[in-house]
Amino acid sequence: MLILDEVDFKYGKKDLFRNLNLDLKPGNIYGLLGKNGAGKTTLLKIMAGLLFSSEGSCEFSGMDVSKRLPSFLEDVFFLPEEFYLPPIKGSLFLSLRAPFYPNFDYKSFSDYILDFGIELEKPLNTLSFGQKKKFLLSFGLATGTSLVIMDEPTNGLDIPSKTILRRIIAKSMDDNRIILISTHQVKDVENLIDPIIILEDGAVIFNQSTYDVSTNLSMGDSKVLSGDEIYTQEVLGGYQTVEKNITGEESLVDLELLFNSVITQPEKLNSVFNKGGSDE
Ligand SMILES: Nc1ncnc2c1ncn2[C@@H]1O[C@H](COP(=O)(O)OP(=O)(O)OP(=O)(O)O)[C@@H](O)[C@H]1O
Repeated sequence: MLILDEVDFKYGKKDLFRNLNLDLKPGNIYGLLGKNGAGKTTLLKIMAGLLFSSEGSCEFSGMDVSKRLPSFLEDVFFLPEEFYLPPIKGSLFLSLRAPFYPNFDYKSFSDYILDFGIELEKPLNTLSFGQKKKFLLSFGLATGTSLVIMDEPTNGLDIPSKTILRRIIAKSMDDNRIILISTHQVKDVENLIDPIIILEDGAVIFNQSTYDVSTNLSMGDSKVLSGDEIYTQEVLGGYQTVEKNITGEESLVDLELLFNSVITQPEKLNSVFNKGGSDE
């Protein structure tokens, strides 16, 4: 369990987060969405124990992450958007770094590396950006940590690699693990992330499971508007619409449309949810 309780965070004198609350439970692949500058990377770094809140707390399995205890560090993997890999072979990196993670799964690592077609005997600095990323994604998912945090994991990956990544993320998931993915590439993770968290101006404005989204909202295309829409956007030949789902049956979720509607109409959208909507 990862719990952020009344977290305040400032860059200099400028407030980014004020009284931010969030509760992430094992067994879920959370998707963190938000516009540029919403605070996603900062939030991920607070969770990983790399940035520190001025007030409030962030605890993982009862440990204060800001203390950076060995018991926390061996149970978390953070993949930043920009990273550095040393000029050593992948095999050497593995033998030096994997021992820091007691639950490292060498068999899964080999499988992931094979799936991605990465050579372990090449110096890591001679790999392309996408190849480096695939190496680090394989490593991170094989660490066996209970918390995996990934900032824009699909950035720089070609189309087949994105498909492989989705598969290995799902494969690496278990009931004790929390995976948190921050992304702008919503199509890349559409059928993977659940719940969906949306951050705007340093606040969580939406936090719902895919099931709740699909049973409370109905999204689709329409040639004409009925007036019952919560949100509409014009497309060629008509509109894409978001309405209250009055059937209660599961409907298809279009993440891009959901995101646009939450950003434009946060209160109206959250009011549709029985549980009251966001954590804020
Ligand atoms: N080191 C820093 N010093 C001062 N302000 C910063 C610093 N890093 C980020 N910020 C500011 O904090 C806000 C949130 O930044 P952050 O990188 O967390 O957003 P983000 O949601 O990850 O954005 P993006 O989608 O563009 O990556 C932005 O307004 C940014 O300008």
